[in-house]
Parts: sequence; structure tokens; C-alpha cells
Amino acid sequence: MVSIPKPRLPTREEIRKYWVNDGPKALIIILFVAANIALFLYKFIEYRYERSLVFDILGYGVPVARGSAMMLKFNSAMILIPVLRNFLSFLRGTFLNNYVPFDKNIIFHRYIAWVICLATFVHVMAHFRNFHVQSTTDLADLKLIGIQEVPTTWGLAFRTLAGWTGHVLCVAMVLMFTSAIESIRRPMFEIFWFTHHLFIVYFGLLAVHGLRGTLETSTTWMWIIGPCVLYILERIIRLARSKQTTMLIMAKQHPSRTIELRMKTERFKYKPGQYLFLNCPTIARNEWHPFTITSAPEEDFVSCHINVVGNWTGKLSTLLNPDKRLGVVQENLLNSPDGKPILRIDGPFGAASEEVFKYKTVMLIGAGIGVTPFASILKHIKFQLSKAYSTTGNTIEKVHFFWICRDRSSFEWFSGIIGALEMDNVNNFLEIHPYLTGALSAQEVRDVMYAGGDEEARDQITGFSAPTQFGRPKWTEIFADFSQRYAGRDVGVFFCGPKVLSKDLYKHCRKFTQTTSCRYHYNKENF
Ligand SMILES: Cc1cc2nc3c(=O)[nH]c(=O)nc-3n(C[C@H](O)[C@H](O)[C@H](O)COP(=O)(O)OP(=O)(O)OC[C@H]3O[C@@H](n4cnc5c(N)ncnc54)[C@H](O)[C@@H]3O)c2cc1C
Ligand code: HEM
Repeated sequence: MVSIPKPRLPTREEIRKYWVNDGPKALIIILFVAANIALFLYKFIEYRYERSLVFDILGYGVPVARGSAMMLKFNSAMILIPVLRNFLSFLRGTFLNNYVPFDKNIIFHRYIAWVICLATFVHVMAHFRNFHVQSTTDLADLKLIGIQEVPTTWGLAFRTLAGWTGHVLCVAMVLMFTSAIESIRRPMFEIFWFTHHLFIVYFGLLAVHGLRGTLETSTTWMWIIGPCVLYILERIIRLARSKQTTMLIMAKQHPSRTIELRMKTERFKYKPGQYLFLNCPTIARNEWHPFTITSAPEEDFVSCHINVVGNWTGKLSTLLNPDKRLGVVQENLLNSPDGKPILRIDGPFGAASEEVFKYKTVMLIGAGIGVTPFASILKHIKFQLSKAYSTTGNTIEKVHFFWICRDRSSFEWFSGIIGALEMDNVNNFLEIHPYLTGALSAQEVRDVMYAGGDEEARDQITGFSAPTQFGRPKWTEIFADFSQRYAGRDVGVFFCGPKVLSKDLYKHCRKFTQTTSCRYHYNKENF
């Protein structure tokens, strides 16, 4: 006979392990859902039971429309918070960072948006029912609830402030939502970006939508004014920063379609792992693209490494390197040939990789250009090492750096920094694990086979003393090994690269946190 285990409460250790990767997000979602249910019920109950005269005359349409409107006010106030980049970067520096998963901001923004979508649907359906009921109710009954004439359905839908603004709001939302779904946003980012600015229409119309309400005075503006003011401040800060002069001190073309930019701008203070937005007015006046900062705060310039993948990055590469040369292609440039500033910078902004310094043991996993956040972090550690690392407050004891590249040339731009770190490897703090996932060309195979002399001690692909492994990392074996080495410890896992690999790593972190005494804290960045 199969025995069914008795249900039991989770132990403190089980809760602790669950909390490691899923706790903060789950808690916020529970609070968010509870707040929505509570707000809906609060208004629903008021119009169903306390103002029952309205209910007796117009039926369920009113309490449902009021309940969903309450949700819309709350969620419209909330939706701006996760996109206040400067505000969130500030909050990351406070105690809240221990409880709030700030790097999941866009996920929350999307969740809130979909709740808005659901509440809008319910609200619109309930109002269409109301319009029908109102247009077929006796005037004497309508007068009891303050309505002075029997309206038509058409009149209610299009000739009232709430009616026409509601319809325009729906059209704006359909455009915003359809252009924001991943299959449109990824390949047509600009279309998404410009359509998304219909949020200005959204907030403008939302503020006035209920102003001529017959049943109660509209309070929507009170809900949204705070976040809107914060958002306007955010845009003012971005604008002010973008006006600062930026000098392109060097542009260097690397072999792997990567262009390195070294810039100097006024008052630009950042932490390792942060990112910035770049704008090139010659290419597009209003287009800002995010790039991770690859220099360390100790350096006297700000650098980014840009993979040429599409329209904007392609145009930037052509502007800076029209002859497609390798090496340094521009120096000390302030303006483009058309006289406009060559580059404008907005930032810095906080990212998941900033959290690296919270852990003693970390796994940094960079795939392809996803290695950029770790460039700044590793360089920063190198600078700290050279000035008595242990006294600076940084506590990292062990860094496992997994670097996964498809071709040999992709190792080129960053290998100098890693090589230098390897030489300076105090207490063996850095272990490098290079992986080459693509095949070598015939020439590369010859180079590797016939290289000799002193070079033999070093890996022929990367130049590191750690040998390059061919193929993809075997994560199950790696995690099993680390779980023994770091038993009982908290290990920060930081990944930047493609989504599929991110999902795989996340699964491994969860599984090995649940099944071993090692606690893996997963953090990711997706470009
Ligand atoms: C936080 C962050 C840090 C990044 N760091 C780096 C880096 O260090 N090096 C690097 O090479 N790339 C980085 N990227 C990716 C880089 O922003 C895009 O490759 C670049 O914007 C592509 O623009 P495009 O017009 O040439 O390509 P497109 O063909 O238009 O787009 C290629 C991809 O980039 C995305 N994308 C396009 N425009 C934007 C934009 N304005 N904002 C966000 N995503 C966009 C698209 O969704 C698409 O997936 C980062 C992205 C993010 C979000
Ligand atoms: C009523 C609905 C929505 C409103 C009012 C809204 C509002 C905003 C605002 C104000 C921004 C910030 C723009 C900036 O500062 O540069 C933004 C960004 C963004 N929104 Fe929305 N949005 C809505 C719906 C959605 C939906 C449905 C999705 C996706 C499914 C989405 C995905 C995004 C993304 C990916 C960003 C970019 C964030 C970043 O990179 O900083 N939004 N949105």
C-alpha cells in the first residue's frame, strides 16, 4: 500500500532556502494581489450594500465598475514606480535592497500592466451594462440617484467626458500593449518605444476621465499625481544629464564586431556593474540605448563595449569607423562631422551585478557580450587588490569567472584584463573557466597545435593559464562540485547572456539550494 505523507508546515530552513531565490518576489506578488482584491471589494461592497439605492436601480454594473475603477487607480499609480530608473538606483543603496528585488522591476511593470488590462476589461464591460440599464430605466428612478434625464446608450458612450476619454484610453492601451509584447518589442524596439509614449495620453486622460462623475467626485488625480511628479523629475534629471558635454577620447574596433568606446563626461560617478544610456544625435535625436559600463570607477574614463547587432549599433560603427579598420579608429572627438555632439550619456543606473560585493563566494557567468558587467567588477577588484584589498571593506574571497564564447576572437578584448588579474591572483581568489562553444577554424587549429616556447604554459586560445574547455559548461557537475566545496555557504550567482541559459542556471540554483546545504542566490541581466 502506498503511504501518503502527512501534510506538515515547512521548516525554518526550508523557508530560508525558498526565500533565497523566490521569497522576495513571491511576497511582493502576494501583497500586490491582496491589495487589488481588497480595493476591489472595498468599493464593490460600498455600492452593493451601503449605497444600495444605486444598486437597486442600476444593478451589478455599478459596484463592478466602481470596484474595477479602484483597481485602475491603484495600478496606474503603481505602474510608474518600477520605471523610475534614478529613483530605483537610489533605493538600491538603502536597506530596502535586502527585501525588494529591484532588478525584477520590468517584470513587475509588466504584471501591473496586465492587471490594468484585466481591470479595464471588467470596467468597460460593467459600464456598457450600465449604459444599457440607464437608457432603459424610468426617469423617476434615475432622478432618485441624481440623473436628470434618460440618456441614450450612444450619448453615454461618446458624448460624455467619461465616455469619449474611456474610448480613447482603450485605443491608446491597445496600441501600447500590442507593441509591448516580446515578439514585437524585441525585433522592433523603436516602434515599441515610441508607441509606449502614449502613456502620456494615458495619464492625461485618466486624470480627467471621471471628473464629471454623477455618483461621486473623482479622486483619480490624487492617486497618480505623486508617481507622475516623480516621473517628470526623472525625465528632467535625464534631460539635464544628457546636456553635459561628452568627449569620446577613444573608439577602438575589436575583431569580434565589438567596438570599445572610452568617454569623458562631467560629474559621472558610478559603481561597478552599473549601466548607462548612450545617444548619438547624428544617428537619432531621441534614441537612447543601454550599455553596461566596462571601466572601473578607479579609471579616469567611462568605457562601454558595444556589439554591433542592429540598426543603431550598425550606424554608430559606420560613423566611427567608416573604413572598417581594426584598432583605434577615433581619438578625442567632441562632435560629429555634422557639428552635433558625437555622444550624449544618461546614467549611471543600478543593475543586478552591483550586488556582487554582498557575497564572499561568487560565480560570474558571462556569455558572449554578456561579459561586459563583469569587466568593470573584475577590474574594480584588481584595483582594490593593488591597494590592500582586505582593508577596503570588500569581502569577496573567491570569484569563479565563467566566460562562454562562441568564437576565439570574442575572447580578445577582455583577455588582457583577465590575464593581468590572473598574474595578480592574491590568495588564488580568481578561478577562470573559459569555454569555447563554437568550432575553431582550420587556421586556428594550426595556430593552437604549432604554438611553442614559453607560450606552452598558457592556453593558446585565451592566453590564460586556465585551459579553455570546448563545448558548453556541464552545469549539473559544476553545481554538484561547488555544493561540496562551499557547503553551508551563500554563493552569489551572477549571469548575463541569453535567456535560455539564464533559465537553465536559475533551475540549477533552485535545485542545488533545495537539495544541498549551499545557498545559491541567482541574479541575472538580459540584454
Ligand atoms: C541593461 C542593458 C545593458 C546592455 N549592455 C550592453 C553592452 O554592454 N554591450 C552591448 O553590446 N549591448 C548591450 N545591451 C544591448 C544593447 O542595448 C542593444 O544591443 C542595442 O540597443 C541594440 O540596438 P540596435 O538598434 O543596434 O539593434 P536592434 O536590431 O534594433 O535590436 C537588437 C536587440 O537590442 C534590443 N534593443 C534595441 N534598442 C534598444 C534600446 N533602446 N533599449 C533596450 N534594448 C534595445 C532589441 O530588443 C533587440 O533585442 C544592453 C542592454 C541592456 C538592456
Ligand atoms: C497602461 C499601461 C502601461 C503604462 C502606463 C506604461 C508606462 C511606461 C512608462 C512610463 C515607461 C518608462 C519609459 C521611460 O522612462 O523611458 C515604460 C517602460 C517600459 N514598459 Fe510600460 N507601460 C504600460 C504597459 C506595458 C506593457 C503591457 C508592457 C509589456 C508587456 C510594458 C513594458 C515596458 C518595458 C519593457 C519598458 C522599458 C523599461 C526600461 O527599459 O526602462 N509596459 N512603460
